[in-house]
Amino acid sequence: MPMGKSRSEDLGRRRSLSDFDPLAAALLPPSNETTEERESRIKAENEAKKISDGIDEMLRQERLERKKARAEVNVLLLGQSESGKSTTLKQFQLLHTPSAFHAERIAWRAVIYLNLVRSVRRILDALSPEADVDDHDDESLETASIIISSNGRPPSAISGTRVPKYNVYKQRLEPLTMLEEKLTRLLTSPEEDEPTSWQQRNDVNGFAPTSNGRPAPTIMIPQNSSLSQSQSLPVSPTSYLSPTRSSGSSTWKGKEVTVHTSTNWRKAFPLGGKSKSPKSAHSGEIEGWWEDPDDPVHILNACAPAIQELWKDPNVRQRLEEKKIRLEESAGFYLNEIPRITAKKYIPTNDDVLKARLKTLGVVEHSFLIRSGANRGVQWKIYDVGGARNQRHAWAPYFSDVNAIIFLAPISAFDQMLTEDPRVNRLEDSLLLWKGVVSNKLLEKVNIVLFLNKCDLLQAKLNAGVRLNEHMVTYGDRPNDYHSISKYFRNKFGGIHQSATPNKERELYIHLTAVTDTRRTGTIIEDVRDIIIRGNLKSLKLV
Ligand SMILES: Nc1nc2c(ncn2[C@@H]2O[C@H](COP(=O)(O)OP(=O)(O)OP(=O)(O)O)[C@@H](O)[C@H]2O)c(=O)[nH]1
Ligand SMILES: [Mg+2]
Repeated sequence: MPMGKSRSEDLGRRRSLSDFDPLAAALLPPSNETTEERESRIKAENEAKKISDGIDEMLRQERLERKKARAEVNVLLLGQSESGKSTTLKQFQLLHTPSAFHAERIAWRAVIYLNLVRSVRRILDALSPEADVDDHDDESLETASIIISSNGRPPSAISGTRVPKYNVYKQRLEPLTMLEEKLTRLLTSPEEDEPTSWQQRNDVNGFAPTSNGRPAPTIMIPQNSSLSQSQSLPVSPTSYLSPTRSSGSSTWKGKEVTVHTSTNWRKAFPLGGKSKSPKSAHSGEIEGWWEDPDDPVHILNACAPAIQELWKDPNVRQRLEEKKIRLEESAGFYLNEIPRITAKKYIPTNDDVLKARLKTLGVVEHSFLIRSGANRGVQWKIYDVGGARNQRHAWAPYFSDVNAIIFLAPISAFDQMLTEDPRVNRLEDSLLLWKGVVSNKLLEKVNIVLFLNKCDLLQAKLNAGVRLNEHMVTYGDRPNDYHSISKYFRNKFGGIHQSATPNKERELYIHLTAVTDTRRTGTIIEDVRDIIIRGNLKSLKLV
């Protein structure tokens, strides 16, 4: 630009020479415009501008809402304890962040070991001669897998098969008692007396309330999802046991298998590679947990033949049947795979992780970027809640901005009682909870998807001859087969929704599920994803 000339002068000159715009010129007011003409023109222009601004604002709002719809979908997983919420979340992870899921598998070893050791102890407890006089003890109800006889007669009233080798088993499996205590301690935060959910938490006690009354959530998807198995050889969890923890506790035994904060179990079972470098020829460092003499695998491996004998002993099976204990149907069941699970270099498979049982405490947030079709990706926040009765108070603060709920009701639980309150039937509890959720005014605009879960266990139970009408008189004398019963539950839950919902327009989506089954659940999750996205757009009036 030549010196001494202003920029606007220059621009004006250039416009007049080369940027002559015939349209702009045509729109200019006539040079001989009268005052009235000018006033009426300006009035008309102002009105046109008002209309145009209105349209702009509408478009801006729409863009904003579109962006909002694209940016975030909040999904709450609800249902009673052991209904399968955390397992559903694992399936979401497996589908959307598979490498992270794989990288985490090794960390589940401690939980799986504890699940296995607890199954063994439950067998020994059931065989114990004292158990015959002590069967009403709450400990026998520690998980939902204990079947309460419908006639109210305690199972111990049935005269029992003796297990001649009981004392031999007890002696050979004695090391597992210490191991159970050790693993429980490892997986339990010092502030808790029972281990809980494996998800990462910021707070110490599970509730660090924020301004909206919610516990501060954390995202657990590991950042180091690039860790491959070969890079991530873990070391023994026991090397990480805090030396300051007390070694004596009277509360560990019989508590449900649960893990609380990342400060304990995930550190205790590091992904390896990070905490210790792989073995080098000269350093003498260990290559993996199997070389650490303190690792739990050695005790388990040594006890494996005795566990195997115990589980295969016909007298034991007979005794368990008499006591109506069906371990196969219980959470965290690994007794049919003892050699594989107790092998020194055992690495949990996807299915093992899906079967592992850890109780969730509080509410934990997980984020996924989910793409579907041409969609650029939607940020999903999935909230996994603790379903036990003393955990449900934490749900309500999440109701205000949730877009969808996946409610899980384990329909195989019709003959079981709540662990929290052995007087309450689990299915009754699920139905009441369901009614509470679908009738909630705050949730009237929320899309609801119902998973009638544990259908595989329902099928197994019916095959074993368990009758629904012995536990649910309203079923009457309808056929006791899977098809009729699943249809009955579908109608029952659907009917409650229909009569209790404050929003009669709301469509309810019901799926019969077995969320431990990856193939079936993958398809269902994709369906649910589309339903939720569609419902979300609809509620924003964008489609
Ligand atoms: N066989 C079978 N097992 C299931 C199914 N769904 C869940 N499980 C198992 O049941 C146990 C409990 O499942 P979770 O997902 O931990 O239950 P939850 O609803 O998160 O329970 P809380 O955290 O206590 O509220 C786990 O061991 C699961 O592997 C199913 O459909 N079939
Ligand atoms: Mg859970």
